[in-house]
Parts: sequence; structure tokens; C-alpha cells
Amino acid sequence: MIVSITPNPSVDRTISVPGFRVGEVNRALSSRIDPGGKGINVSRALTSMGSRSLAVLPTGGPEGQLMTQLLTRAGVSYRAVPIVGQTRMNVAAVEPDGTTTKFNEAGPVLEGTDTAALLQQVSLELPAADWLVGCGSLPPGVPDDFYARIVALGREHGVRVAVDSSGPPLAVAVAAGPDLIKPNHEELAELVGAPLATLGEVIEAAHTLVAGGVGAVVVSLGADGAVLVDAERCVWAGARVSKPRSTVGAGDCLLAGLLSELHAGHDPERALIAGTTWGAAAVRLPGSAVPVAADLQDIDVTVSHHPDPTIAIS
Ligand SMILES: Nc1ncnc2c1ncn2[C@@H]1O[C@H](COP(=O)(O)OP(=O)(O)O)[C@@H](O)[C@H]1O
Ligand SMILES: O=P(O)(O)OC[C@H]1O[C@](O)(COP(=O)(O)O)[C@@H](O)[C@@H]1O
Repeated sequence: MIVSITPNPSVDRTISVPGFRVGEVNRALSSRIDPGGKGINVSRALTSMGSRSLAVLPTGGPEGQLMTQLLTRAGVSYRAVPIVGQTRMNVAAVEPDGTTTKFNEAGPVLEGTDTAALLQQVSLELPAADWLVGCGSLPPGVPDDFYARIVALGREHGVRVAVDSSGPPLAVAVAAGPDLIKPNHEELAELVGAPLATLGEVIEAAHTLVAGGVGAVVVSLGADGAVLVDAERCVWAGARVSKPRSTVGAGDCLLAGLLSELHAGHDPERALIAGTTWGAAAVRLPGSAVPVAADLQDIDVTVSHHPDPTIAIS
């Protein structure tokens, strides 16, 4: 089973707007809500594709209640750890060409006992887990070493650990040597402190992290696909999407596809292809909707073992 931990979940409200004008009234054409936060999306995608997953999350206030209702409705198994603060709501405005503008709240303040209770809940789930995946930003009050502690917990139980975060929490987790990380271009650039203008520079940065003790680095590059680097291989994969609808949660679906295949015992290249397929499928869906098997059918993935290092990455 794949256990996800999302310390800062969110109810995601996605509004479709005909255009986005700063400083003016923007009228929405439609709106939807989804249970969100990166680990929640990973568990939702795994569940919708038939892989077993359990989401661990803190919940509080009316949005916390709404979150658990939405998870139940989506058939996602979860363990909600009650907190005094109120679960956040994030808003994304999507324009007709797929351009997405996001407003993410900081999230509720978690007290020290809340963090301890979350880690305790994760520990309780680990005997049944094969992979543990820690995802997203940390809410105020949670120390930057949270994901490093998640890596250590996984180690103690012989469970492989993936981390998808950014900034200091990702940097501290990397030093603990996770089995897999999935930064996007911007997150990787921040992690290594360089702009990484080309695919070659991205690959070199990923190699440096692998040499430093990370098992595998999968860098998601939006419309430019994704590249996987580990001690034995460097593989790029990408799929064209002619009409992107919403990129919210695409990286989470990519991570879910990867973990689903790795968990099933398949090789990293096949996992990357699955991840790229799930990510492309997510981009064709509205809001942070996750794909079902039928959404994957007509997606063609291109794979390269010798990607052109001079390709510019935006
Ligand atoms: N416009 C797009 N066209 C095709 N695939 C896309 C597009 N945007 C994202 N994807 C797929 O989804 C994956 C994750 O997207 P990305 O935006 O890089 O992640 P994140 O959401 O973590 O920032 C990409 O690696 C790619 O496989
Ligand atoms: O924890 P963060 O970094 O604020 O991100 C949370 C948001 O990211 C999401 O998980 C979507 O992720 P991406 O748009 O980065 O793919 C949303 O569900 C959620 O609103």
C-alpha cells in the first residue's frame, strides 16, 4: 500500500474565467471544489486508478469537515488527525487556454502536539505500507525537518519514502536521503541555487542530488515532459496535450503514476512513462480532477534515453 502524508491539505476551489484582469471584477463561468493538497491528490489518483492508498492529513473547522466529506465521496481511504485550526481553501482561476493563476493560503497554525500526533498517525500506518509519500508545503508551526523525519520513520519500518515539497523542507529532506523526490523545474532550481536554463543543466543538477544520496530524482517540466535520473539511468518522457484545461495537480498525478508502477515492481523507465501519462491526462481534466483508466487511452508518450541537453526549459 502507498501511504501519503499531507501536512497542509486544502479544499481546492477552481473557477473558470473568460479572461483574468488584475484589479477588476472577474466573473466566473463555472466553479468546482475538489479535496486537494499534494499528497491528497496522489492518494486520489492512486485510488481512482485502482491502487491501494491511504491519506493521512490534519483537519479542522468547516473546511476540514468538507474535506473529509469530499474524500469519502471520492472513495479515498484516509486518517484525519483533528487540529484546532481551520483547514485552508486554495483558489485557482483557469482561463480558456488553460492558463492557471493560483492563490494558496498559508494554512492553519499547527501546534507542536499536532505535528507529533500527525507523525504518530503515520507511524501507526507504516506496518501496512510499502511506500510513504510526503507532499506539499508545511503549514505554520511545523518545523522544516518534518519531511526528514518522515524519511527517518520510513527507514525505521523498512518503507521506501518519496518527498514532493519545496524550499527549506525539501532541502532538509534531501539531506536525509529519500528514495525519490519529484521537484518541478522551479523547485529544483531553488534547491540547487541555479537557474537551470537547459535540459542538460536540469539533468546535471539531478545527478548531483543522486550522488549526494537521493535514490531517484524525477523532475517534472510542465509541457516539456519529465526526466528521471538515478544511479543507473537518465530517461526523458513527454506527451503532447493539444487542449490543456487545468494544470492543477498534474505533478501529483505524475507522482502517483510513478509510485503505482514502482510499487507494482516495475522498472523506473516504465514508471516514468506511466507518470507522464497520468500527468498528461490530468492536464486534460478540469480543476484538480484526477484521471480514471479511460482518460489514459489515447495518450502517446515519447521516450528518449539521450535527450538533447541544449533544449531550453522555460
Ligand atoms: N501543458 C502540458 N502538456 C503536456 N503535459 C503536461 C503539461 N503540463 C504538465 N504536463 C504533464 O504533467 C507533469 C507535471 O506537470 P508540472 O507542471 O511539471 O508539475 P507541478 O504540478 O508539480 O508543477 C509534467 O511532467 C507533464 O508530464
Ligand atoms: O502545499 P502547496 O504547495 O501550497 O500546494 C497545495 C496545492 O497544490 C495542489 O496539490 C496542486 O498541485 P500543483 O498545482 O502544484 O500540481 C493543490 O491541490 C493544492 O491546492
